[in-house]
Amino acid sequence: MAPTEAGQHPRMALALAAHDASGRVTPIRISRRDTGDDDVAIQVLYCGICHSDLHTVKNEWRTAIYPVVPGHEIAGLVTEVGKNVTKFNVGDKVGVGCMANTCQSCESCEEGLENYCSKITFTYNSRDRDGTVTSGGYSDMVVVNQSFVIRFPDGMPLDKGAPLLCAGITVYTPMKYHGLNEPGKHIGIIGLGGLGHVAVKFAKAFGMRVTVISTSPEKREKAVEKLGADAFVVSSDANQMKAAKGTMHGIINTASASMSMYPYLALLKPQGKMILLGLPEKPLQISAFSLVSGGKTMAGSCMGSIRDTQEMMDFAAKHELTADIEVVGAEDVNDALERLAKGDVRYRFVIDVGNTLVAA
Ligand SMILES: NC(=O)C1=CN([C@@H]2O[C@H](COP(=O)(O)OP(=O)(O)OC[C@H]3O[C@@H](n4cnc5c(N)ncnc54)[C@H](OP(=O)(O)O)[C@@H]3O)[C@@H](O)[C@H]2O)C=CC1
Ligand SMILES: O=C/C=C/c1ccc(O)c(O)c1
Ligand SMILES: [Zn+2]
Ligand SMILES: [Zn+2]
Repeated sequence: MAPTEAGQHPRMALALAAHDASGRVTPIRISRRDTGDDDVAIQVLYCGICHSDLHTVKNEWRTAIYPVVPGHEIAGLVTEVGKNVTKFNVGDKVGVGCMANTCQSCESCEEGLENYCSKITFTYNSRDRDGTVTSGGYSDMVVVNQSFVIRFPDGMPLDKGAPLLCAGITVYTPMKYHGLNEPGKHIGIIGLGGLGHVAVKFAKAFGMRVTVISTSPEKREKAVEKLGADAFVVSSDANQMKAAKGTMHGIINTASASMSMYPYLALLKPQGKMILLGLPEKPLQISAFSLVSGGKTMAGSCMGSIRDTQEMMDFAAKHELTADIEVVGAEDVNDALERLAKGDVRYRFVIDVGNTLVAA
C-alpha cells in the first residue's frame, strides 16, 4: 500500500501509523525536523512493540492524536549530531525510550526525575514544544534532543536490547527505589509479558527469590526453566494463591488488563509493597481493608529517569541481561499487534525496521 503524506517538518521519513482505533497501522510518509544544535539524528534499526503502543493506537486511554506513529523502544545508529552534541558521534549504537522532552526546570526535573516532569513530551503521540505531535520509532529515522538518547554499552545487541528502553527501565526503577533489589527478599511479578519477563531477569540478577503470578498456566515451564523463576502461581488457582499468601516483600504488577486487587494484595507480607506499572483501560478494584490490615503500600511508577536508564542498560550489559524477543518485519506488525492483544508472544515483539521498513 502506498504511504500517505503527513507532517510539518522539512524532511521526510517512512513510518507505520494508526489512523483509527482499529489497532492496525499502515505505511505513511511523515516529516522530521532538521538536526538542531542539541539534536541527534538516528537511523532506526529496531523498535520494540510495547503494550502501551497497543493501548494508544486503540485509544484505550482516550489520548490518541491520529495519525499515531507509535514506538518507544528504539535502537539504531547515529547519523548526524548538532554542533552542541559532545556525548555522541556518527555511527554510535544508541537508543531512545518513552521521553523526548521535558521542561528541565520543574521540581522533578531539578531532582533528576524528569520522568515525572509536569510538562513531559513522550516520544510518540505527544504535543511537542513547537505544537507538532511526536512520531515514535515505527519509523526509519528519528531526531531527538541529546538529553534523551541512551548509549548502547559494548556487547548489548540492538534487537534484544531495544525492549530494555521501556520494559527494562520501567521494572528496574521501582526495584531500585522501593528496596526490591535486595538479595534474599521475595518478590512477586504479576503478568509474564514484556515487562514481566524482564522483571524476572532483573530480580534474579539482584539475587532475589521470584514468584511469577500469571493467568496463563502454559507459561509455567519456560518461566522456571528458562527465566529462572523460583515459583509460578496461577492466579485463578485458589489453592496456589492460598499457599503463597503473606510470603512476598513486594509485588510488581505489570498486568495490562483490570483486575480485583484483593487476592494479589493478600500475597504480601505485612508492610509489603505493591508497585503498579500496568495501565489497563478500566480502573482497578480495591478495598481499603486489603491495604489497611497489614499496613501495606500501593505505589505507581512511571518509566524511569534518563540517568537510571543508562545505569540500567550498563547493569544489563554487565549481566548479559537482554529481552526474549520475536523479531517481525514491518509487513507483519499488524499480526504482531493482534497477537500481543491475545498475550501470544514470548515475550516481546521487536520490529526489524532497518531491513523491512523501506520505500516500496
Ligand atoms: N508504568 C509505566 O511506566 C509503563 C506501563 N506500561 C504498561 O504496562 C502494561 C504491560 O505492558 P507489556 O508488558 O508491554 O504488556 P504485555 O501484553 O507484554 O504483558 C502484559 C501481561 O499482563 C498479563 N495479563 C493480561 N491480562 C490480565 C488480567 N486480566 N489479569 C492479570 N494479568 C493479566 C499477561 O500475563 P500472564 O499471561 O502471565 O497473565 C500479559 O502477558 C501495559 O498496560 C503497559 O501500558 C508499559 C511500560 C511503561
Ligand atoms: O510504555 C510506556 C508508557 C508509559 C506511560 C506512563 C504513564 C503515562 O501516563 C503514559 O501515558 C505512558
Ligand atoms: Zn512502553
Ligand atoms: Zn520538568
